[in-house]
Amino acid sequence: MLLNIGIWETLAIVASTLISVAIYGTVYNLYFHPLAKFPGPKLFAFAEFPYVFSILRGRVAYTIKDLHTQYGPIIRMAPNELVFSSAPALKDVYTRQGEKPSFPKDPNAYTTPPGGVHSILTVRSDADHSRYRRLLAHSFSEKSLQEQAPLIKTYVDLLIYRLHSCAADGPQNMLKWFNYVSFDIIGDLTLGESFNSLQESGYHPWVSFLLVHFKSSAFLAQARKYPLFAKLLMKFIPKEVIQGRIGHAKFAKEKVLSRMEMGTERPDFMTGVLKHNDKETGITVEEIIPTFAILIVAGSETISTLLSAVTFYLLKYPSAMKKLITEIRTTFKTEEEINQISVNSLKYMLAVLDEALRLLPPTPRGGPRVVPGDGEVVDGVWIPGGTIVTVATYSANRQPSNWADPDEFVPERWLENAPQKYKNDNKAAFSPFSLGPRNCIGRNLAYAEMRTILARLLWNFDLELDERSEIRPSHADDKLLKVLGNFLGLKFTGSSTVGTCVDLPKGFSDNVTSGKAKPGFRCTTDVKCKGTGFSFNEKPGSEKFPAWIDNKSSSWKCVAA
Ligand code: HEM
Repeated sequence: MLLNIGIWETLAIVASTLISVAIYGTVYNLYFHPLAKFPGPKLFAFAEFPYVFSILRGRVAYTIKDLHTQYGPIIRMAPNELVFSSAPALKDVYTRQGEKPSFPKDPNAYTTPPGGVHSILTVRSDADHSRYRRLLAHSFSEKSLQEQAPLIKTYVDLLIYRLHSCAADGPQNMLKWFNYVSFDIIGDLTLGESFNSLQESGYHPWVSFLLVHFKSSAFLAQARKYPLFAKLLMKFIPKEVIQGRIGHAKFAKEKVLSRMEMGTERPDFMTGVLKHNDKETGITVEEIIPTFAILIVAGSETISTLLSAVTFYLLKYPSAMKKLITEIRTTFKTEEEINQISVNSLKYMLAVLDEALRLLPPTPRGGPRVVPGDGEVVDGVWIPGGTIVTVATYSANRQPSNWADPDEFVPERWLENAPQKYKNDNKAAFSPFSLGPRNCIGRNLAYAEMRTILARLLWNFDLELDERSEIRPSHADDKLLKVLGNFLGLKFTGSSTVGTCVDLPKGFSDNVTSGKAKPGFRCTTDVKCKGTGFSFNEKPGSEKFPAWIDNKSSSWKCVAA
């Protein structure tokens, strides 16, 4: 009987079945789905694509914030997805509550890395995650942080030196400079070598890959939501996005393996891992590779985004800038005094950074999790098992229910003697580094880097905002800021030489002759460079002796003329 049906009848049956399924799905999602009672725009409740579209456009943080303001602290962003903005939700979703199971990461959002082995960020089970985290914790201890300080200083010195040399060239894109320094630091800490971005004033090809890689992760996460159409959707993913993802994985593997061969002499992340790894309880080489690849992504662009944000806000709020500059320039007598430990005494600086993290958190969307088992209570409401739940960082940080003047930059709210108006701010709603066992392992390192870079920047320069500057929630480029190259004569030049004299790095002496170095630069003897190393390309024969060289970094080059 079936065999007698013609092509048109078959098509009609298929079409009417599809339409019925679509109507049924729409009606079910809107009226009978277990999440039907939660508020939000109908369009978002009936299908995934409006949320997906918003994510791919990079607008999702704004959209969620606006929807929370309109509908309240819980919104339905997709048929099976809720997004929260309250402090209790943060605790419920991200921290482990006694014997209760934790909320696992949403596998669609945390895609398996290209090599097929999980990194610390994507690994599914709590037991496996603890294995990764325990081992990696050695590289992020207070002791390791202190050991890493000279290496970090090398790059901050270089950043300042480079900014001085280009300050007279007109407006600088500060996001780029912050990317250069943060990628150079993370390259050295993770792979044992710098990306040389500061020296070359440009991105290493791999860093360009990485910037594309962020997009590829977003695309893939969304394509996975439609398993039936995944292959078709992949065709819409730009070629460079796929290539970026593959390039990232390949380069990471090569570099991580060659760093492993260097052993345990360098004060970087790998030393901690190699020293403490154990066959039974540790992690395999296959697991180290994607984890170190993630460290590069997680520990670079986050910092540069925040530094860009804080610079922008300080320039938009001159009274805050003035207070911070005064704090920095009166706490320290010389630039040499500014280091990873001494910057901890800058109370207003910490308030400024936290306020920038509130207004422009580098991971604005928050991490999606799955409600375990039959269901759990989140923010006082029963949520069925299998629902995807997220606390949106950017939105939580800007809700009037959590903060007074939520969109204003008010560092004072973080001070002990905060003005009365801000005393009721709900600081428990603030979690730019997330909470619980899967929170940011690099939090202390991030604060150390951001404090040191900002203190050194504002010690050396007065800044002015370029009229083309604009800011977007994250992963933005083109935040153009002017760096005015004021040497702050009083503190940076003068008759006394700043800093202690140390030995020249081996090899450098081949390229220098005795001469007179300018004040402000440290050296064994007075020296004059006759080489054409990076810094001297611009000013051959310059008497300036870059301060960063005395840190004995292996990453600088000084080539004979
Ligand atoms: C301002 C700077 C930073 C911010 C705002 C930030 C924020 C975050 C957030 C929100 C998470 C949780 C992600 C999730 O649940 O999906 C996270 C995780 C992580 N971050 Fe950071 N991060 C920063 C800097 C760093 C640095 C400097 C490093 C290391 C060099 C780092 C390494 C990591 C790692 C490895 C994880 C995964 C931890 C785990 O799953 O156990 N982050 N970060």
